[in-house]
Amino acid sequence: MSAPRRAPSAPRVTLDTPVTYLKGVGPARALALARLGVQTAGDLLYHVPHRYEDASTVKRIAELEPGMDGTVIGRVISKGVLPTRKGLRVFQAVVRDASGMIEVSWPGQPFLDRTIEKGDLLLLSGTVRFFHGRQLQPREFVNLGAEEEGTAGGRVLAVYPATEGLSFKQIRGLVDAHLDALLPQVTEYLPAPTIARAAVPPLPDALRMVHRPTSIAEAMAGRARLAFEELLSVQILHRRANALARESRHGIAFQNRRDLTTKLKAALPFELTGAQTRALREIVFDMTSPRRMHRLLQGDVGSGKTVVALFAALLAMENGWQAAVMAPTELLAEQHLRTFTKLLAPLGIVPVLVTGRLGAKARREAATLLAQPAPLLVVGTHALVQEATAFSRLGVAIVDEQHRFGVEQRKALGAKGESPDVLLMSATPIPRSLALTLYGDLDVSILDEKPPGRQPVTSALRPESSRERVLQFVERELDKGRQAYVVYPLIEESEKTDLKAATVAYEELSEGAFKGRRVGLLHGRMPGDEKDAVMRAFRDGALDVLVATTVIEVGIDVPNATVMLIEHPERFGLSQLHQLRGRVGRGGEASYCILLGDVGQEAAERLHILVDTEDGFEIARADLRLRGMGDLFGERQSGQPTFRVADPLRDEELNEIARAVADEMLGADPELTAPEHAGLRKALGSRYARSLELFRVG
Ligand SMILES: Nc1ncnc2c1ncn2[C@@H]1O[C@H](COP(=O)(O)OP(=O)(O)OP(=O)(O)O)[C@@H](O)[C@H]1O
Repeated sequence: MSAPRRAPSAPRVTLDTPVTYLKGVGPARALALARLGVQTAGDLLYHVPHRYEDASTVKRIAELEPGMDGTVIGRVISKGVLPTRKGLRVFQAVVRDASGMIEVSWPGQPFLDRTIEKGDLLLLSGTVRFFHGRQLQPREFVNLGAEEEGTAGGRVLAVYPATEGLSFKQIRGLVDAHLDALLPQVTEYLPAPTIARAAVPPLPDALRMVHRPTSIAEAMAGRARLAFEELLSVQILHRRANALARESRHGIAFQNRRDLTTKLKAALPFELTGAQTRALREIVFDMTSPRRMHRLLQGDVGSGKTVVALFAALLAMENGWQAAVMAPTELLAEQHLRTFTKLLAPLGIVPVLVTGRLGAKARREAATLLAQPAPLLVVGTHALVQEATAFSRLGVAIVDEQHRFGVEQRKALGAKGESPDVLLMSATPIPRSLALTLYGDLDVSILDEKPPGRQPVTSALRPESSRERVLQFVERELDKGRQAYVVYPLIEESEKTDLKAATVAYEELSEGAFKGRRVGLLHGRMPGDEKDAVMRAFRDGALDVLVATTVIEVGIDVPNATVMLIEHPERFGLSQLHQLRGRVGRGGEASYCILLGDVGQEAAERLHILVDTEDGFEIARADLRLRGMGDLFGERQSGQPTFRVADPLRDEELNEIARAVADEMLGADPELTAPEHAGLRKALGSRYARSLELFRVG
């Protein structure tokens, strides 16, 4: 497509031209573009297609047979929304190409009726099944709009990330209209040896390749270049931020007095694992240095993070400072309080609880304690960061399940007192290389070893036909006085349907298989304190079975629970399943994780990764490979850096090269002031500095 003809007086579009000056971009579209991070014409070049459809492999509609998987292009000749007997609404269309027509069906997506019009040309990929004739259920589709037939055939179709109010087609139109004018203005800014080392094409070529590829391979080569540049920038910015932070991050230099910590070690009913000892050594090193600690402690489920946190707290306290441990829920805060109270009893230390539930009097008492300049261990929820909670001498701030807090809350706790040391903890293990890329300004400690004597959890995937036997098995465990979890997935789109599934299951189970047992129900729509009450009842043994729709509190510790029964396991991510499984096998008893349901072959293969290993790091790695980063944490994390093109795990090799290049570059030219780095310096400032804010944690 050629550039639009311009009137002689029309200003030339440059890389810096705001999108609002582009033809066809009104205020609404400009807003939509801004949501995509596109503010200038140059940004548009960096708005890269997220996938490609190879239109040269398109089949003719007449060729499609039930059971076949394929891609077709057809025009919508009729459409409508139909209800089904199950109450689900289905959007259906009939599409036609020169060879024939086929019915296309999108169950549960009636809203498509608003975006797909009669006469639109659709590119559809999916599986054909037989339902009153051939029917295609698209896995993916692209609406090519009222385009001429044939324009999409025989070439690679770039599909752009779209947003509300701006379809991929409109974006493609914009890019197409300006690409020819903009590309000649782009110059390579990376040093030639760097490009050669990464084996990627130069920038102008790469941009052409991603927007107008002639083959999928070419598109991938162009993409690799942009991913590399992104990874390199992130590495450089991290290193710079680290270097600056190290210089400026003055903290408290605690002394390793070996007073309270030694007493705790002697009083512990167990020996620390090798991994715990290593992590502690790293923490003690940080805390005794005059530099402020900024460390992430990553532990696999049940690897014993809590006790490591306690040592850090005691180190601050034996130096006369206060320590705070912040947990994401009241329940977890209470759990920590109980653990700490028990472990610290021999030392004569009584920890204090600060949560939103405290009555006015208890709050005042806590506030008085906090205001005294005496050593103190405070455990709480985000109530800890509220203004009213004034620490007189906060020495170390520990944040459990750190990804469940927003950046602001994490920062706020770290901002209490005069630069306390900060320890963040996470139970979603990710590979070290990825952790370093994601959390560049944090040091990372890893607990990859379970305490000895833990019984492995026996895991199994069982088909529907075994339901009866599985339930009998659970029954036998309950007979032994143990407890069981039964978990249902939560689908965002239809919380209602979900709720029904769990409520129905709850009624069925409490009337049927578990009649006479005490069964509790927990779902996402319950108010927080009701949820806590149910969890408490289960923890205290007042319930035998807990039926839950939504995630059971990550981190909950009920050693008497020995069965985790998961329904529709295919709807969970592997890391999530691993977390759920981690809720059992916490006592000395043999424990079981049963995945129940008929799943497809692909899902079965995925689930077998979980059945076959208990190594959370291995599972996270597999999960990342299969589902990408966005899904790893179940929900999108606030403060997670978002890579536009790169995926640090899938692009591991490029990432390694980027790391090496960044090291060498900054080693030779720490401020990037050498002439050959001028272009890079400028690009970092304009293109990537904005995202740097996202990486900062404290
Ligand atoms: N070295 C050890 N030897 C034996 N038991 C230990 C050891 N360290 C911790 N534990 C015990 O292991 C259990 C799990 O510890 P903790 O709750 O800290 O795990 P976690 O890492 O927070 O796991 P999760 O994220 O699954 O909650 C606790 O009951 C704790 O007392």
